[in-house]
Amino acid sequence: MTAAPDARESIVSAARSLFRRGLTHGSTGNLSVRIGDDRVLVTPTGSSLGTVEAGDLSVIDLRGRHVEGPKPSKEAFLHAALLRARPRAGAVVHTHSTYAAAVSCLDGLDPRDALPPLTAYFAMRVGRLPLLPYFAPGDRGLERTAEETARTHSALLLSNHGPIVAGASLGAALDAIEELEETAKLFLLLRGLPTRPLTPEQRRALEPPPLS
Ligand SMILES: O=C(CO)COP(=O)(O)O
Ligand SMILES: [Zn+2]
Repeated sequence: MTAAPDARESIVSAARSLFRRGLTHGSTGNLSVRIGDDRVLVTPTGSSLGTVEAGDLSVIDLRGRHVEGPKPSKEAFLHAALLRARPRAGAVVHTHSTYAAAVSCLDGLDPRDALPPLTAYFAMRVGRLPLLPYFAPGDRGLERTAEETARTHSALLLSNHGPIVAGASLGAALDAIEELEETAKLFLLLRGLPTRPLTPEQRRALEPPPLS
């Protein structure tokens, strides 16, 4: 398929950037970009984001059904769920980035607010981060909860797995997932130390509107 060449190139360059900086490893992580009313370009299953090529990408519809190209990511249904829930979102990024994945394994997190607003950029780019229950990768049992939660949150943390983030553009989704990863790192660095997160007022003043 030759449609959406720019979207193909932007997925490949984002994939390379994530892989090069160690934000994805092995064949983990997947990316998608909305390319039409009911069409989404997504990375294929089992691919390394370090080597996936523009011609290797899959096309799905907004129900997560395979339309064209190689077999899509097993998380394509989740990408579609976030894009359905957030009509203004143009892209979704999922990683198993180390610090966010580590936080996703911690006991005792608040499932409605898994990371505190340690910095202004976390409040601005991520907002509130809900923790979704554990499901095996590719298990569609997560679809309904993910779609419902994504109506009011652009970033979700999957228990014992990693983050998935929707953004207005692929650049915005990357920006947010990188901010999430850095905040997870700060959170783990600061564990056990007296910490002063943003106040509720400081947080509210920075948080993005729910459907942005
Ligand atoms: O991150 C992954 C599973 O959660 C990778 O799966 P895919 O290779 O099917 O995209
Ligand atoms: Zn995954």
